[in-house]
Amino acid sequence: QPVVQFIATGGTIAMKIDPVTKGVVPAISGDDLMQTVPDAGKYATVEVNNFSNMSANYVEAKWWTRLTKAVDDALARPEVAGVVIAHGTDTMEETAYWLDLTVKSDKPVILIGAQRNASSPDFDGPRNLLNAIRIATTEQARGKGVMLAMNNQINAARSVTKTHTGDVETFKSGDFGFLGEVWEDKVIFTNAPLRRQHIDIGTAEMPRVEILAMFGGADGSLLRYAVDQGAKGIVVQAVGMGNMNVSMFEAVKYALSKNVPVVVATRVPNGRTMPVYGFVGGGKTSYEAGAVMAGDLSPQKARLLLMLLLQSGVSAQAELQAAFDR
Ligand SMILES: NC(=O)C[C@H](N)C(=O)O
Repeated sequence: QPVVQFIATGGTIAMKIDPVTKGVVPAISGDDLMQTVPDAGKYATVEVNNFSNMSANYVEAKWWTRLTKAVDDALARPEVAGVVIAHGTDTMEETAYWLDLTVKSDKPVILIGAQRNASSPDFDGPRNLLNAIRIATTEQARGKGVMLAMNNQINAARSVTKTHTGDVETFKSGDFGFLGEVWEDKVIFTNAPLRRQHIDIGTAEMPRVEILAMFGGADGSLLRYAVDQGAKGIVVQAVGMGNMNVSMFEAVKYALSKNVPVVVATRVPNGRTMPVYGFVGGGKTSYEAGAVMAGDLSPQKARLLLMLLLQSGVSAQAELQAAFDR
C-alpha cells in the first residue's frame, strides 16, 4: 500500500470555537484530523507530520523554506506516493505556488483546508482530507505539480485563487479552469498545467519584496518609502493591463533608478499585463522604463516568483521577463 505523508500546518481546518472568547482559534492536530477520515486506510498508509498549528496569515519566507524541505524529504523516500498539506485558506495559493516553484519531486503535493471550522456541524475538512489522500494515490496526479483541492475541485498552483471569504466553493482558476474533479468512485483529471518552472532555494536570506497598490489618486509615496527602507524588489498591483498614474509611474522610475527591480501585475483577476498603453504610466511606458510585466500572475504570486528569482541571482529586466513569461 502507498504511503502518504500528511503535513498539518494549521488553518481553519485545525480550528474550533473557543468556549470562552467565542473566537475561532487553532485547536486540533493532524492526528485529530486523521480521526475524522476512517476510510483513509482503504487508499494509503498515512503518516502524520504535525508541522505547525497556525493561521495561514502567519506564513513567511522562512516558514515556506522549512516547508519545502519537509516536502522534499518526504517525497525523496521511495515508499511515499505523495504529500497532503492542511493549510489555512487565506494564503493557501501563495504556499501552493511557492511549493510548485521549489519542490524537486514530480510526485503529487495536494493542499487542502476548510472554510468551516471543526466545531461546525457541516465541517468541510474531512471530505477535503480524504479527497486529497485519494488524489495523492492516483497515478495521473504525478507531474501535475502542486495542487489545491477543495470542494471536490482540483486546481493548479499557478492559476488558483481564493474567490469567496466564506463559501466552501472558494478556490477557482478563473479562465484556466479546474485540473480535474474528485467523485465518489474516482478522481478525474481533464487538464494539465503547462507553465511550470523550478527554482532552487539557496542559502541566502530571501530578499524583501513589497507589493504596492495603484488606485485612483495613488501618490507613489509608499512605493518610494519601500525603496528607501531597503526593499530589494517591488511588485505594483496596477490596474487593467498594467497601467498606473503619473505619480506611481514616477515612483516606479525612482525604484528602477536605485536598481530595485519592479514587476507590474494587475488587480484584475483574469487576463494579463502587457506593454500596450503609451500614455505616461501606461504599461508600455513602464516596460520601456525597465519594469517587468507579470503577465497573468497575481500580485501575491508575482512577489514570490520575483523573490525566488532575486535570491537565485537573476535581476536584469530581460532575464526576469523571460522567467515571468515561462
Ligand atoms: N479558512 C481558513 O483557513 C482561514 C484562516 N484564517 C486561515 O487562513 O488560516
